[in-house]
Amino acid sequence: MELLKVENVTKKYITKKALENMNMTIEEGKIYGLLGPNGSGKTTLMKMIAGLIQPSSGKIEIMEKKIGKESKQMVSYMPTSNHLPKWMKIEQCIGYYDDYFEDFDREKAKELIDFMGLKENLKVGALSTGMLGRLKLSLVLSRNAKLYVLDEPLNGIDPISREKIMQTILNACQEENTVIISSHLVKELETILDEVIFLEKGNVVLSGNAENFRIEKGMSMDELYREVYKDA
Ligand SMILES: Nc1ncnc2c1ncn2[C@@H]1O[C@H](COP(=O)(O)OP(=O)(O)OP(=O)(O)O)[C@@H](O)[C@H]1O
Repeated sequence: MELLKVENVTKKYITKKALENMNMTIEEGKIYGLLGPNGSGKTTLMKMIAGLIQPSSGKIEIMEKKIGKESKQMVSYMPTSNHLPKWMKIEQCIGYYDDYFEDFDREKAKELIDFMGLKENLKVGALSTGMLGRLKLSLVLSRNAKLYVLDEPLNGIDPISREKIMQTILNACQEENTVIISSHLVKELETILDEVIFLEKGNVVLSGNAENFRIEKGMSMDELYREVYKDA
């Protein structure tokens, strides 16, 4: 079933066009890789899906609803930046999310935080980049959301933690949930992606089922990425 529809979306910043007449659809129950080089428009698209910025033209719908109050309740978004106050302890971050989001599962958050090797009495300001990434992801995946939108969740994370993160993302994606992950780290993500969407200069240059690409083109997603962007 179709979950998300992007129709003729253009986003102009004052000095730059970040997306140009983009069209795409996302189906329920799959893990999507939103892939592309720096500046291809991944973050811009994700922020629009989360309802943080507006398209200059075109429309985005989630479950046939325009981006707004209802769609925001369906989307759990993890930004690349740190949105958690540095003075808070992890246990306070759990409370903060619990207060803020009706669909937040406190027990799930505690389990995930423990699984990620974090202690609840640690302060956000004392966490390394990798630890902070693991905390942000644990909180975002503890919402019972329809769509998880994760902007570069593997950035700054060591290889062992990456595996844990991918396992957690995989567990989060059940039949009724969908995950969109942006990344340059295609090799690491390869095993969990059902679908791939390649962006270039604000538009989709190639998209489809990862397994079909492997069979039809005889390439891994990492090789396909290199092929798509060889002239970029
Ligand atoms: N607030 C802004 N003001 C002006 N231009 C912007 C702004 N945000 C993004 N851009 C521009 O829009 C284009 C798309 O940026 P975006 O951050 O969406 O790309 P990205 O694919 O996420 O890149 P990266 O992989 O480096 O994070 C880039 O050319 C960028 O410079």
